Amino acid sequence: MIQAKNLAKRFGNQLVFQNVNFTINDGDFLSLIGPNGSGKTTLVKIIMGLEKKSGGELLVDYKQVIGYVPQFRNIDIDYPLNIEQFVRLNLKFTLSRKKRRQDNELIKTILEKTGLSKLKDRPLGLASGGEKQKAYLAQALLNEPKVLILDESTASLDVEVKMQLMDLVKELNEKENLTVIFITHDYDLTKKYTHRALFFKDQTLKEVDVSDVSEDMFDMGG
Ligand SMILES: Nc1ncnc2c1ncn2[C@@H]1O[C@H](COP(=O)(O)OP(=O)(O)OP(=O)(O)O)[C@@H](O)[C@H]1O
Repeated sequence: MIQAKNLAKRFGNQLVFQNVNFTINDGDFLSLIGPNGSGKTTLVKIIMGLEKKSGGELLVDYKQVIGYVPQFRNIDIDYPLNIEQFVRLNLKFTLSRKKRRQDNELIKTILEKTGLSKLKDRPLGLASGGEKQKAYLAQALLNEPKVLILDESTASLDVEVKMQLMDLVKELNEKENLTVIFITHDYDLTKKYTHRALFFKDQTLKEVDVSDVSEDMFDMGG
């Protein structure tokens, strides 16, 4: 569970948000929406402990692992790692044989879960946009998170590929009770996949019923 009470954030004199109150329960599939610059990334950074709050309270069990899938960035064609090596980057280096065997099993399971088993030897730089995004997801799943934050991870991918990725996340949400926080500017994906929506407006955050989410909430400038 993640709970905010009167949470506020300022950068110097700039107020980003205030009076933010919410409870995110285990297994929620939640969208975080609002115009550019309204504070979505800042809020998740606070949740991940990467940014300080300016006021209020945030209750997060930091023992629960949070996985983060960043905004999609293309990777250079001569990036030196293949898909499996890239996913492995999140593992702690160990000399213990037992731990290495366990790690290999874990990698295998995660590559299977994300549909990357057959592609594991493909250089990441040559993978398609969707495959790269799956590799980011696989890397985030490596530490067996209880909460997964997708930061507009599906932007700049085509519709079919976006849906594939979201279907995968939905499966993890349903089967493993993974909590999902999806930062998005995508109306259709919000409607199709998320069960709750938190909307940034007028420097605060409000819960809206997903059935009441409208396209104008995604106007980039607000
Ligand atoms: N480290 C920082 N120092 C100063 N201002 C910052 C910093 N990080 C973010 N901001 C400002 O805080 C506001 C919120 O930014 P944030 O990135 O959280 O918005 P967002 O809702 O994620 O936007 P977008 O939809 O464009 O990704 C913006 O005005 C941004 O310029």
